[in-house]
Amino acid sequence: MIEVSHLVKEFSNDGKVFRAVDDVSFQVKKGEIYGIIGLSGAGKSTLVRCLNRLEEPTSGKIVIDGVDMVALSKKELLNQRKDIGMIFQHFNLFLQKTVYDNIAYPLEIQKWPKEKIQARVEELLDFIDLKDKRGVYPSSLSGGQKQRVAIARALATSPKILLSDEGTSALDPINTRMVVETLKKTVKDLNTTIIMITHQMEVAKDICDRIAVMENGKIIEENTVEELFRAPKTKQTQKFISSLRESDNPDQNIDLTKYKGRVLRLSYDDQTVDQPILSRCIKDYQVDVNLLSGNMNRLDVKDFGYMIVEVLGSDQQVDQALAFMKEKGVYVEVLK
Ligand SMILES: Nc1ncnc2c1ncn2[C@@H]1O[C@H](COP(=O)(O)OP(=O)(O)OP(=O)(O)O)[C@@H](O)[C@H]1O
Repeated sequence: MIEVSHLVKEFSNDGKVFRAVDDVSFQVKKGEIYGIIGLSGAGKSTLVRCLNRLEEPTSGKIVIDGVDMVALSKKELLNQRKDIGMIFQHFNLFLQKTVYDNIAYPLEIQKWPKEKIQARVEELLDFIDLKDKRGVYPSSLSGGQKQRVAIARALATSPKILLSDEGTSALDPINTRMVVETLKKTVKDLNTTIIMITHQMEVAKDICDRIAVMENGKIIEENTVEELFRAPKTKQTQKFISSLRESDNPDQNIDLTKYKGRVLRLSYDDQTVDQPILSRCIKDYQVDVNLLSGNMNRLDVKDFGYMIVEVLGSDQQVDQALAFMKEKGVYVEVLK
């Protein structure tokens, strides 16, 4: 339902042209949660802001439910924008308006009658579970509560798409969880499509169906969340994901010089997770295996995880064990 093809966004500064989004194409299905990750400056925000034309694309196509967004006049765009809600890292609530008035605002702009606005705001307060906060000002809310109000405001006009630019990044883990649950409910109950930028690996793993990795304005890799984390294809993604892993799992900073054997990082998915692959290696190739670190992730539909192991034996035995693991579908990285 969202089709982006050959999207380019250039900025001109002092006569120099800078390409922030460079020939990007992707598609997102209805009800899907599509994540965008990448280093700072990769072009993620610019790409997302082009989708609702907060940034005017330089060239390329954005088609949402058959509507060519780039071809819309300013007036048509205003009408179309009610189909695309957006939330931001720092919430962007009106601080002088109450929770109620913040949520009512987009409906007032759309000139809804007062009674209809009231009914809709009450419905949304119920949806974000903040009915008792209707009369308070944002300053007395927690970060998570502020973001849930921002979500309610973004959902007021029943958009088909919700864009989130680091919507959980400024929150502590408990508030992050509550906002993630609200986003999940948005997809489940309202069948909204979500495109979200995040640098939080736990959030991406928990909520996204597919993820695109951006670098220098391009999507360099795109995959389902479990495949991307299990077996990243490009060097840049491997590096990026392992930097995220390290910040999430400090126990992974293993001192490789301490180990005599070959140190491997084994990533497995729900096809390989239940197989006795390591014990077969020990039995068939007479290697010893030390478990150094590990982590298991459980998604709604799939399990995947990794183990860091030291494998001891002759070069030939270790090579054979390694080949066997690969043959069985385990993704093997040799760390040492
Ligand atoms: N209005 C602008 N004028 C000139 N350059 C811009 C403008 N907006 C963004 N850029 C540049 O475009 C590049 C991509 O910026 P963008 O904010 O999209 O990256 P990002 O991946 O979202 O980064 P971050 O994670 O830090 O927000 C950056 O080099 C940025 O400096």
